[in-house]
Amino acid sequence: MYTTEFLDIPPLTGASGTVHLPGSKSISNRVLLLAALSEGVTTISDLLDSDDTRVMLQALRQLDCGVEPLANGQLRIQGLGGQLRIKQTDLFLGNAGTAMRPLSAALGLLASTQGAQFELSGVPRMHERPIGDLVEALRQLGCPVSYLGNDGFPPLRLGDGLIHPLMLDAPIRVRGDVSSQFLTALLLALPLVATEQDVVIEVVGELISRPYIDITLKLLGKFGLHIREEGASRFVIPAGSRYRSPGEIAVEGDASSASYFIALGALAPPTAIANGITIEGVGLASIQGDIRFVEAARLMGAEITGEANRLHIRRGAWPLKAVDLDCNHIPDAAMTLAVMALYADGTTTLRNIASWRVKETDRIAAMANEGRKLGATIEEGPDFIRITPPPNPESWRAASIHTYDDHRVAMCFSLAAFNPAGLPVRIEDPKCVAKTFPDYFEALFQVCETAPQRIPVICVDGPTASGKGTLASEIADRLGYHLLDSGALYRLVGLAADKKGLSTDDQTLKEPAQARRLGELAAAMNVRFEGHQTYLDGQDVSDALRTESAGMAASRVSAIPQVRAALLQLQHGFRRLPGLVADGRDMGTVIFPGAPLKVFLTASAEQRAQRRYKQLISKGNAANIDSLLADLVARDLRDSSRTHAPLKPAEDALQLDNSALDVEQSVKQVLGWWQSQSAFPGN
Ligand SMILES: O=C(O)C1=C[C@@H](OP(=O)(O)O)[C@@H](O)[C@H](O)C1
Ligand SMILES: C=C(OP(=O)(O)O)C(=O)O
Repeated sequence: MYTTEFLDIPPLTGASGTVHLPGSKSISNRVLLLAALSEGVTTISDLLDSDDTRVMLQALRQLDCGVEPLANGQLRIQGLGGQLRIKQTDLFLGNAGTAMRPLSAALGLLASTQGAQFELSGVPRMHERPIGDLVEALRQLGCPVSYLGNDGFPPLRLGDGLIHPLMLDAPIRVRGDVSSQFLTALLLALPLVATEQDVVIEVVGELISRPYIDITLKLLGKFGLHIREEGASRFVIPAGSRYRSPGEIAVEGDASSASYFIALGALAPPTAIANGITIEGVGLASIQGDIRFVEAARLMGAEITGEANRLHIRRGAWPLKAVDLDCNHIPDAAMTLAVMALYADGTTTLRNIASWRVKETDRIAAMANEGRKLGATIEEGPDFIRITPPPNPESWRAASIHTYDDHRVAMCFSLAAFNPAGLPVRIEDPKCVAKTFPDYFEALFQVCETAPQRIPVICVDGPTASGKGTLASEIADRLGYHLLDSGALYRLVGLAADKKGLSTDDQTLKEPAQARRLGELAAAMNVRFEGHQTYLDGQDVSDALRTESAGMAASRVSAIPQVRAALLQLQHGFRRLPGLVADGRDMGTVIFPGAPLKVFLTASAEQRAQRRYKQLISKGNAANIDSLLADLVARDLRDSSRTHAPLKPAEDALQLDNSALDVEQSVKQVLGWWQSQSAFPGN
């Protein structure tokens, strides 16, 4: 997951490949609650691991349900069988509607019938998301529920520690025009008390987001509960209802998360490798209503084929076709249509989406504000949004997208990086995707491509002990970029040769076949740098690299032309989305001469000797400051006067003398330079 302050996505030119989707949020949280209410054990596969499911799991743990992660990635839940073990606790439910609403209903009923008391709260936005219609329904039943903040909104207190008989004779009336989750909550909870008699729920007025009710009913079915539907608005929970664990249950991939990749397939040109996007984990047999996003994407021009659990998407009509659609049945995925509309041949109108205003943020306002920043003309109404794309490539703007702590705003606008003007897009606070799809951007970059010269590189060079390794890794961290420690590469070849049993002694290296083998080995190395750690084939080899023998082997293999050529390729290969910080000699002069920012870091020899001294002493090594200084001065002279790859700043490098700066100050300076030359200087 990207935890950076912002993520700059370079302009993208193509996409192809396969995406494995994480589990459905709606299914995961329903299954967790049903498993917790059931008797016995439920083993769940492919559960979503995200903020929304974590708060639900934490709540179940606090209620003393058994929650046991298994070695194979499954999760085992030991249900409560409807009997509370904990009678008083406070639960924090983040911004998860699928936790807050169903838990309010289930714990409201249990607190009343078993004499308990619970307080449910969430993030500040959760305290602005309505829950009044559900509270009304619970009060009709006789459950004591009080608002601890504003009327109609969480936080809530459920129960008062005393037993209250429930009023189950009359139908329980609930409104469904603000959120379908209120009805879902009652459907999931009322079987707890439908023991002696049928319990009837009547929906008053319109029911929005109806397909989510179907998910609820289907999952209730898997737990042995068959609800009778009488017309469109009457639901009967039969007397004698009892949750029965299915034993094992698997969670489908998330159909709302699929929408970003369906859109990607519809709007991205194919790559040299393949045509189109394949999505694994969710398909045409999905029980999630958002699978109907497929129909909407087809209307806009996407070519989509599919199987039960898989989808294939290719660009069809181009530009995409503008549409006028009622989106009440796909409220979450419809946001993705708003971004597809930026690539359409006219004005798109998405209607009947009033619920957008009371979700993670006011989504109609958010999509309108951020879409306008990109150059689109957008009209918004109480329950619709109308999008006219920028009239020509020149009218697109490089925008820093504010994401309002809304995962879907962040995911949607990443697709603006395919703009015809070739502009980057900045996504602020990218970690907000943690609500439902923590690795969204990683998944996106895996299937997207762009011309290498469009992927930004920051080069950092400087004399020994100037702190360039620390600076480079900090900058990479702050920007979410890859890191290349080029100085370590020759040592890695030495180490890799050692592991494979390939000799690097001077005599053997004279044989052409051995030189070729080492070249091939260097080309195939699987290397990753992370902070001060280096990984070879996924194994941390940082300590092994610092040994004397790795250093010796490095100096021998560095003379082999095949190794040098392979490493050049390897270094270029580090230029991957979304960007690279390259540390070491030659980076700005030879390897990435076109890099947009080159930093040459210096510090006085005295300062560098001091730093090295402190470093050695802190590790318990003996050190002498005078000899360290003499060594440094001699090494500077050798490094800058050698003919091959001498130590010298690239002509267009910015020099930073960090003698009087701490790491944070140096990082700030470099990030300041980066920001001022970025496409988003005002942000
Ligand atoms: O029941 C569910 O799992 C959901 C229902 C929908 O909410 P509304 O019914 O409030 O539209 C949807 O937006 C939400 O992401 C998940
Ligand atoms: C509306 C959403 O979430 P919640 O389940 O919190 O309502 C969403 O995921 O888009």
